[in-house]
Amino acid sequence: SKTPSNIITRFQQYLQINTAHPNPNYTQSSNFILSQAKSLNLESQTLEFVKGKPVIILKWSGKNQNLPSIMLNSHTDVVPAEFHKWVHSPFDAHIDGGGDIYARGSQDMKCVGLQYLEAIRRLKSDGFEPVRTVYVSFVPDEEIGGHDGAEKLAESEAFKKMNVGIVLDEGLASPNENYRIFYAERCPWWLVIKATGAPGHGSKLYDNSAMENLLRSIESVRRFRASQFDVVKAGLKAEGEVISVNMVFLKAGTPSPTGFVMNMQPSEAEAGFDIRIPPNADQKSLEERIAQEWAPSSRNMTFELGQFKQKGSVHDKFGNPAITAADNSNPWWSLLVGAIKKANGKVGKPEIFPASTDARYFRELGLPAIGFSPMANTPILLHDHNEFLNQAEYLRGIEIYESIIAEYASYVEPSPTRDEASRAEL
Ligand code: MET
Ligand SMILES: [Zn+2]
Ligand SMILES: [Zn+2]
Repeated sequence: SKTPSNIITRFQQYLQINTAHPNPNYTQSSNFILSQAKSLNLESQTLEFVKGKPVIILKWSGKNQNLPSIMLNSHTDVVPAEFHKWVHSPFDAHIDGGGDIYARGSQDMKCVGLQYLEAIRRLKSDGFEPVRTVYVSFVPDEEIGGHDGAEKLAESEAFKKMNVGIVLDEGLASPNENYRIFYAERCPWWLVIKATGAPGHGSKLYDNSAMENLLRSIESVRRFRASQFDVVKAGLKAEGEVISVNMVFLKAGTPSPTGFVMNMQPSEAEAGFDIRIPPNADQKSLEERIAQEWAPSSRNMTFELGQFKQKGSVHDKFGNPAITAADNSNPWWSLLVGAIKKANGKVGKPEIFPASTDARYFRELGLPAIGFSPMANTPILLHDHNEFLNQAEYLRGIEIYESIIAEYASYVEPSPTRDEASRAEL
């Protein structure tokens, strides 16, 4: 089981399990993960905070149970794929002549989940014994908000008992040779704006139709979007440092058996936007902008901020979301960078993750959480057609995690210097 071909076969097996929304096959993914745990001699626990949504926790016990543990997190679900638009079917995990493995989840993030396990397999066969306990968590539903997965785990008694001191979660592929490391992420808002207006004959020009009301809002959103995008285009800020707004659906019209009624102006129209807000942005003023400019009641508009507002977990505090220190003040940061370099990997500047991950639920507890997926020299294809990861890059990532897990699991806080100790006494 040490040869690359077995390693790649196991990766393919995991990728071939269709865990795409809206009907992820969590039974099959759980069975697969539990069988891997068994072959690795890891303790396992399956938590079902919500029926049919298994959170799997694997445990590699450390010699010192008093030290805070390490949690290596990944999500088991993937976003849907349009099968006929892929060159290789998204759940075949086909490997082409150049070693590229095509599959939904190859980058986001089944690679990471299994790389953790392969790294542990190697460390175990090398006789490595962890000082700190290492947990490997596999959570459901990240792609639909994580409410029945990581959010419930973070709130649970079971998690408290794990005494976690550091969480690793997903990052992004890097098109160049530098691995990317993320210390924070943007906060997601899923906004739906709705316009109502007088219906009327398709030929009539009049003010305040639902469509006109909605279009004026869309124009306003687009101006804001352009202003943010310009800052990125000018090279003044990174993608994760501005507010992104993208329209993701439009819903309007009076349906007919052949499509839509063409000579009626409808009385309702809706648009949906994916918005991502950097940690230091003023959430309050954005909500005011939405209420005053994008969905003003004076133009018969209403808006909803979706599941995040209702669940109250991320959005309605109006505080700045928690971030993890990305410098030497955080030993986990230095250890990670050091471990990657030790394994001959290169590291880019600390970044804000432009999308969102389950790491936010752990950061909100005050825990350090770092986003990292070891994929260098790889185009960024998450949520895209033809998502792939090269097998050599996958194997390289296992070496990187071997180095990281070895450093993390061996880390014992240095005893204070005499100076520090005396200062503590004062
Ligand atoms: C908004 S919940 C997170 C889902 C997914 N990871 C995304 O960033 O879109
Ligand atoms: Zn994703
Ligand atoms: Zn992901």
